[in-house]
Amino acid sequence: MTTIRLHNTKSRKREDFVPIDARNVRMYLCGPTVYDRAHLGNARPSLVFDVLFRLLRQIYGAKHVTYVRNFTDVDDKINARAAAAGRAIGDITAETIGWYHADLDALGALRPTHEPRATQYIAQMIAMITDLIAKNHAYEAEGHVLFAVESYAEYGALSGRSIDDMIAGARVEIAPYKRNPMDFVLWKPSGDGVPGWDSPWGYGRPGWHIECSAMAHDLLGDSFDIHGGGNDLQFPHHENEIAQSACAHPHGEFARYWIHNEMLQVEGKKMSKSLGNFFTIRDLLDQGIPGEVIRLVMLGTHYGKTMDWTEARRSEADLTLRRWYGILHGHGFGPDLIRALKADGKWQADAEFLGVLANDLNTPGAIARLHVLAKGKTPTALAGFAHGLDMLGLVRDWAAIPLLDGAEAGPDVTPAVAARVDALLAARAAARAAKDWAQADDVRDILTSAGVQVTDVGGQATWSPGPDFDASKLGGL
Ligand SMILES: Nc1ncnc2c1ncn2[C@@H]1O[C@H](COP(=O)(O)OP(=O)(O)OP(=O)(O)O)[C@@H](O)[C@H]1O
Ligand SMILES: [Zn+2]
Repeated sequence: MTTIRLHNTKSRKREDFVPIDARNVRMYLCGPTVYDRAHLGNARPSLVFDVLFRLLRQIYGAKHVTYVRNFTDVDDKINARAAAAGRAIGDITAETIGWYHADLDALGALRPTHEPRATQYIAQMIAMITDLIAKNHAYEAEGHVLFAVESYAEYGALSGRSIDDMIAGARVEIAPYKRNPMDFVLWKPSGDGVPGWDSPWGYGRPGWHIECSAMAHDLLGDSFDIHGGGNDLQFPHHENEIAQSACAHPHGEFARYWIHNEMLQVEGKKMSKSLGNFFTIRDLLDQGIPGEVIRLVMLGTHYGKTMDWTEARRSEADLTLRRWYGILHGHGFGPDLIRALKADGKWQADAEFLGVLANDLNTPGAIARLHVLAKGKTPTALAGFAHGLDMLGLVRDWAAIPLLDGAEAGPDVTPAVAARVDALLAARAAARAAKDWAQADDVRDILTSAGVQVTDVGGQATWSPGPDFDASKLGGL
């Protein structure tokens, strides 16, 4: 069985992924606050988790993976939007959820197993807050309930900061009723025209952080495997989720692996609604850019690195897809055949492709591997794509795509070149086994000078042509 390795923010290390229960692998992703169309940055965590979801399903079986992504449908930004538009809050949230589904469907993201809405879990939030007060981790003050950060010794462990550092570095809301400036709101009072629910602390509404803790607990239990989101959520949101959940359920572990994606940027700055430097997924789709092109661009950078959307990347992804479709078409694969094969579950992921992807979701490495398969004109192996990154199934009208025959773009890897690289890697492995380090270094130098990128996956070397790939430097051809 392929072992997945993940960079765990909690340990700051890449670790082997070992599920708590291989028959029920569980993960939670913080979903959108629903008051506006998702921008392209917002798509990134959902696409990264889609790849992880598909990989887990491939390895553990589709029935054995539970993926929860919530909708935050109670929030002051939603109230403000509804008030400004003179519309009902429920209309705004329902419309935005519909948009989110349509946009992410167009990008080929599978729907999660559960998509809880915060407003449907108010009872669980009230129960959790009551429990936190009873255990002296929270207190009531002036109609608010606050979490007492000093009651949890490990507060700050995820982001590696002390409470004093946080106070110095964060824009914390100073309020007279807080015992410590870092104490955060679990419940707050609601006035007229703002959504609210009856509670032991009066009519009010939950704070944002408690929503995720309560929904994750209800659907995934005291301990589950993976929790994620953009790295802008690491502090304070995830730090606060951990504090609430660890204190309410001290015998559980909450989440074992924390995965954070880096930001999609515009000219060096995070794409965000508040900076106004954003464009939506729908803007791109409306410009006629196919969802699978957007998907390929987004997966072309490892999730742990910042990235930009550029026109050059768009056109390169477009060319790549047309070339791959051209190769499949040339071998008699059509959209119906692809769909039928997928439905039968007959597509076998190429083991090397899966190995690269399992190495901390190395999507650029997996894409490079597909370039090799495409150049080798091995359509059945190329179809391994469907399991890991799944885009081919998105095509609606194949006949309308101007197909390329495979010669126009991409690194120059012929079967003979691939065989030569494989032979060099075998020679390097043999030299290492014989402790002939000089020979092993010589072979490595040849590979480096030819621009071959070698990755070791579970002791097994895999390779892909790097950006400066030059087959003529490989010798022996
Ligand atoms: N530029 C970005 N790149 C990658 N992920 C992002 C980016 N902006 C937001 N996210 C992620 O999108 C998800 C949804 O977040 P949410 O709906 O709360 O966005 P938001 O905070 O309203 O957006 P913004 O930050 O633009 O105001 C979160 O996991 C968040 O980390
Ligand atoms: Zn959350």
